[in-house]
Amino acid sequence: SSSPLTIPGGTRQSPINIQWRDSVYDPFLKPLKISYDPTTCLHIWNNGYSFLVEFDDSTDKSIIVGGPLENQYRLKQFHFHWGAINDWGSEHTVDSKFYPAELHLVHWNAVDYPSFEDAVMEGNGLAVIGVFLKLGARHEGLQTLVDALPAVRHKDTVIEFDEFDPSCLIPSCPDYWTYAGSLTTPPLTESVTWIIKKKPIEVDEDQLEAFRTLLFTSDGEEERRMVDNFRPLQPLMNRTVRSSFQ
Ligand SMILES: NS(=O)(=O)c1ccc(C(=O)NCc2cccc(F)c2F)cc1
Ligand SMILES: [Zn+2]
Repeated sequence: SSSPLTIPGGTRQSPINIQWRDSVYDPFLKPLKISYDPTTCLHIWNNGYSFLVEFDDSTDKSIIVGGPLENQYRLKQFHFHWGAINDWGSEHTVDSKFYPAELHLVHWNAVDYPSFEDAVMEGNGLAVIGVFLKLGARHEGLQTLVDALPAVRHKDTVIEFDEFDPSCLIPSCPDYWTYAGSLTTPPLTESVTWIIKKKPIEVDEDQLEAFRTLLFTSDGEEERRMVDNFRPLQPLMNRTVRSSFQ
């Protein structure tokens, strides 16, 4: 489309709708292996777009390997996208269905590239695990994050956050879809291997409402609630979504 949110000449933009029946089972896809070290967790900050939990990515202590990936990727941060109400909020959709929120765990290829900033510019530079959040039971692992959110209510606020293992936010079901895509916020670089978990995690209404108490704005500015921080769906173009399951 000609909207400014599509970069000129972009052929692999994200997010996309995942049409379940059009995805192609690939028997050569491996199980995704996730090994995170909770001591690499650094802090939570509100960057004016989402809230991010950042990790020390100076070593290979927190990595993913396998799945569609050629080598291992280092965890740098995770963040969420959500809506003002539960009817929408996720970036990806499944058969045109929105979830109320979506978690992104962002990893970079430290085997081939010297820094995250370099990897962001390369076609195989990043791997992002996407996990859908659906309304249901309270998620105890998420609650430790939710309890910290009042401290990062305003843009550019940060608090120390340690000993958190984000694998508690990833469903144990191994099934995923994967496709070649991009960052969903500027610079929208086409450097992401997306790994979208088929099964959502359940969170309760209070936990989703806690996300919606965050602000896009800095302290002292007129308050604007941080909601609907998801990018519109992008054209699939000449891409196939593969599934790890039949
Ligand atoms: N929603 S998502 O998972 O697709 C996504 C993941 C990471 C980033 C990011 O790191 N942006 C900052 C950024 C961008 C380019 C270069 C950088 F060094 C950098 F920090 C943006 C979007
Ligand atoms: Zn994201």
